Amino acid sequence: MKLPTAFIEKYRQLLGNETDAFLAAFDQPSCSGFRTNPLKNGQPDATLKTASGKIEYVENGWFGKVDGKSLDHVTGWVYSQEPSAMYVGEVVDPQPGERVLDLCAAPGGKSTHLIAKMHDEGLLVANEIFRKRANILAENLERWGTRHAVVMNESPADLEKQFPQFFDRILVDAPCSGEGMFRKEPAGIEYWTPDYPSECANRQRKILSSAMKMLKPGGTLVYSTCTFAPEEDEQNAAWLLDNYDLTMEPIKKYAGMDDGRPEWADGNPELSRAVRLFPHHIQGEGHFIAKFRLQGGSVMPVSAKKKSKKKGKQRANHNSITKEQRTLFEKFAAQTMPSYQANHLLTYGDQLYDLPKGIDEIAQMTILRPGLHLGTFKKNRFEPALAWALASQPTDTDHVLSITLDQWRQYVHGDTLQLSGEPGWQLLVCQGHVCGWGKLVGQTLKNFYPKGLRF
Ligand SMILES: C[S@@+](CC[C@H](N)C(=O)[O-])C[C@H]1O[C@@H](n2cnc3c(N)ncnc32)[C@H](O)[C@@H]1O
Repeated sequence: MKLPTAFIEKYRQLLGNETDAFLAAFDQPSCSGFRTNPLKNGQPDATLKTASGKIEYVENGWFGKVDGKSLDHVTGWVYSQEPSAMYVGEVVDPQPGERVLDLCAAPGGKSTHLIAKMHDEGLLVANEIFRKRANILAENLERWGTRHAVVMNESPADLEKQFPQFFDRILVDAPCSGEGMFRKEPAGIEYWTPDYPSECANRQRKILSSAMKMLKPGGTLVYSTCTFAPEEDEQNAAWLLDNYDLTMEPIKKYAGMDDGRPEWADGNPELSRAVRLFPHHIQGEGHFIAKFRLQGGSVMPVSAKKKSKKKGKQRANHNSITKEQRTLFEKFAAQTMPSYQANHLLTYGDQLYDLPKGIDEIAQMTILRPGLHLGTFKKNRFEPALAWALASQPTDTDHVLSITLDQWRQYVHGDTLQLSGEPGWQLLVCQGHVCGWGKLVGQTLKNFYPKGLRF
């Protein structure tokens, strides 16, 4: 791989006699991995069969590739993620019931990991500043099958006003110079200049200052990058320690993981508590992870704040569910999903969502996914959403139709299937994987797989 001369010289200065091994790693193939989804009701056997080994430091992590058109992927039983990036979720270590913020979340590798570790209990706010990327994040979380994740599309500066001292844990997986991604996406090298890491570091500090305003005293902040640049890594960790009442938490280091390098910043020995994953020491693309705890005792829980309306930015309008809508929904739920316990039903236009607990005042935020998307109100009827199917287990209803893998392929292609069963709405299950909704009329299963997702 052709790396910039200034890049090579910089790392020669920093790494000394390790430099040749470090540079040689850029000529090795990039490393792939995936995580299995503990929120689903089984193991993705077909994908697991192709795995080349277990990742020691990630509970559900494996080396190997995911087929993007496979049943396992399309129904959210696996998430493709580069192995060193998976250690971030393990370090955040969120617990069921906590309030967790993933501030720079798209496309959702860490968010899917965090909500799985939370057993889908509590509240995950997954935020992404760019709308297109936020849409992909919402899609990935829907496939993963979660009820307790909210997807937002805000800048960190706007979000901080909304959630003062609100979160138990915050992850800032920052936009960075991406030196650890050069192998996978060599086009990234084009952006690199000797000044680029410092420019990124400035932007990261702004994001971190917003994050700090949203962290509860006693809460933890994890800061991670996929770059090797000390300006963005140890030097930003040192900046956090200098400017906030933070201490660094030790991080368990598995074989092949390195300590942070205090001498690459201000020499503060605490910085060695951070972890570096270098591609010449571990099978992965490369990451830097540091974990901090905000000092201070416990505080009264704070509720999310109402924000004054902003000029010039269109905010989605949510409403309480009307009496007629509630009747339609309850009729559907009683017939098809009787065990479903809604938390806080609200509508965006004709779309029905179930908002998780802990985030009641959302009127002025740009929310793409206010919790679980339950369905759409049509004229005098309710149509359930794919997201609801993907967040359900086959045991949640008696209205289950089993389909074969061939029938599943026809289903995701948008075809009508010939099947027999009870008339009405049916949850479709293929090899144990809940894969969507269909409506049986006579022996014809009407296909409700969303048109935009068909393939
Ligand atoms: C390293 S990526 C996040 C990857 C993600 N956590 C995952 O695991 O899939 C950083 C994200 O930060 C977003 N970003 C870019 N500029 C930003 C800014 N000024 N403030 C907040 N986020 C920003 C990018 O769009 C990108 O999605």
